[in-house]
Amino acid sequence: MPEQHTTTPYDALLLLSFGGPEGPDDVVPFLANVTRGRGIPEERLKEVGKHYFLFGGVSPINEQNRALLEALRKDFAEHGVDLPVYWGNRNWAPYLTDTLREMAADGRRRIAVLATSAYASYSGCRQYRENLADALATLTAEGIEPPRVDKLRHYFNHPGFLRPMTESVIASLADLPEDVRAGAHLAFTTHSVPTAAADTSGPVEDHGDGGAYVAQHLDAARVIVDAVREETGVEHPWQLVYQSRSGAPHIPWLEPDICDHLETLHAQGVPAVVMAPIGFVSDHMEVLYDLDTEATAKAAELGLPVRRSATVGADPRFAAAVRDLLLERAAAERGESVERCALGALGAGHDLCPVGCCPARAPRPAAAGADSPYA
Ligand SMILES: CC1=C(CCC(=O)O)c2cc3nc(cc4[nH]c(cc5[nH]c(cc1n2)c(C)c5CCC(=O)O)c(CCC(=O)O)c4C)C(CCC(=O)O)=C3C
Ligand SMILES: [Fe+2]
Repeated sequence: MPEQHTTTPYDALLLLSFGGPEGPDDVVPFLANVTRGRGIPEERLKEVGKHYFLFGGVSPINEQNRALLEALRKDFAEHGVDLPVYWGNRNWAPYLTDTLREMAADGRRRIAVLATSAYASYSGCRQYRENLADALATLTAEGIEPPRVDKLRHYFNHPGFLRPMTESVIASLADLPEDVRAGAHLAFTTHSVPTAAADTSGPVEDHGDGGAYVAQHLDAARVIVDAVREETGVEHPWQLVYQSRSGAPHIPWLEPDICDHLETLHAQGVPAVVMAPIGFVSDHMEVLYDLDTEATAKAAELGLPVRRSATVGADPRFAAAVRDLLLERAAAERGESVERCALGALGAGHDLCPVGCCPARAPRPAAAGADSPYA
């Protein structure tokens, strides 16, 4: 008999992601979606899109999500989890609203949502909750009874997220020339955000000093550093640094940028660097362009050996972690006591975002939180 796991009360899992262009003609409409409501002229969008055009107008993110969907379905099938898995995006097809409409038509009434962002932040958490609220409002306006949506907790400290990244950091170190390996620095990178957004990330009690966003990344980095030391016997100096800054130059964003950091390390005589993009679930354009293209060119110019470690992508251990989070939440919703799997010092985060968590600059309805207008 295969193991059987009840997912009650859930009747579906929704993979909720950012979306990306899949050809040159998609780039400007995709960027218009991303920057919707801000009236950015087409000329500027073409400029912003130049990273995408360098790669034939194709972002890797959709292919990564298709691979993750396949890994999730395989994992569920192998572990007696009988739950359909759907996919919807904020900025490109398959659009979230279309997917939720399809799910409602399929009779799905109670949906667990996995967002492809592991950490707290407006962009990575509340904005997805706003997208869910917008989609539910559209369904309601169409006379469709909106399903209930529950967002699974942040997984930055889940072993199924951290273990594959730890192994890829060790593999990147091993790939460096032997004479520079022991002295290599680890540069953990994540998406920069405005410092104002970082400071208000997470629950209100975590606000200030980079908020939950920075605290969660530091916690994840420490787990990886400790495991690398245990497994290689070498204490590698490390720092959390940032990448992919956008926005107006007078608005402060989290710093230092990875390229400036590489210059600083080189000036200090550091012999090599492993760049570990812990802020990203898969190889987004930010990883391919900002790290593999721009930062790698900067390192070559400096004569500094660098390696970029892998993201988790569709690693089966990550798929298993999603199953764990799903079954954990289902049990919690049934009122059962649950054991919550988490590494690091912060422990498992909340199921339901409290009021004031990762606030928007202009308040808008957000689903799947204590301030949700939906059930
Ligand atoms: C924290 C964070 C994540 C991680 C959490 C998560 O994964 O959700 C993330 C993910 C992503 N960001 C992405 C792309 C973009 N982000 C932009 C703009 C912005 N991101 C921001 C933050 C984040 N972003 C912010 C504060 C802005 C400026 C304001 C705004 O515009 O909201 C812009 C506009 C142009 C520009 O300003 O450069 C683009 C095109 C893609 C797709 C990549 C691909 O195609 O592979 C992904 C996964
Ligand atoms: Fe972004």
